[in-house]
Amino acid sequence: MARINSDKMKDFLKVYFIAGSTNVHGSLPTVLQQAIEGGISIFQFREKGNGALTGESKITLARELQQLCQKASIPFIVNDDIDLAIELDADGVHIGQEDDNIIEVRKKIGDRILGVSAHTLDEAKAALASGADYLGVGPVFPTSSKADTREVCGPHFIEELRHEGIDAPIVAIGGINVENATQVVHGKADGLSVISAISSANDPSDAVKMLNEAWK
Ligand SMILES: Nc1nc(C(F)(F)F)ncc1COP(=O)(O)OP(=O)(O)O
Ligand SMILES: [Mg+2]
Repeated sequence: MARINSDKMKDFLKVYFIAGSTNVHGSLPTVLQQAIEGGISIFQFREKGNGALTGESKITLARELQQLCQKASIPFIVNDDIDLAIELDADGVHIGQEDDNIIEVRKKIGDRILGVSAHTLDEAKAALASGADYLGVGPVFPTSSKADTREVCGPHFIEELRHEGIDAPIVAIGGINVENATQVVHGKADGLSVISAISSANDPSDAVKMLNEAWK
């Protein structure tokens, strides 16, 4: 298997759902299936925070979510937990600046998809030079889904990265919802990622359809 090409990665980033069991009131597999029916293009399993599952229950849930993604032919990405990603043969992983070393992770995962969080031009350049297939850039708006975020950079920051010659796949993250999604699209991101805009929606499928409208 070779590394994913940039255009295919950009297509996969369009509407990127990120969630773990603590982000939903009911069943995450049910919410994920609804999000898939609404048209998400990629999913990240991010099991973190108070009450997050561990051990066998985390693995069992991850397998169930991975199967839903496989049936829908969308990438299943694991956040932070490289060993879990390899155990499941996930499609890829996402790591941040405070997580494992990018070069070490690239060695461990082979040609699987590697996403890296970047908050500055230097972090973006270093991540790409170390083997990242896409960048998660943000938070573009204030967010309540992650307590320890860096300062809000605004949707224009991605455009600044483009002006600096970063044409690699970039997905915006942080406080994105159906109301502000078009700002992200106009800000030259290749995709938008959300947690609560889908996980807390009354109708997750409908929420995804509205997020997809931003790309029309
Ligand atoms: N999980 C993420 N996914 C993305 C993605 F690009 F996929 F949208 N971008 C950024 C993050 C944040 O990653 P990180 O900085 O390690 O924090 P945490 O591990 O708490 O999520
Ligand atoms: Mg992380």
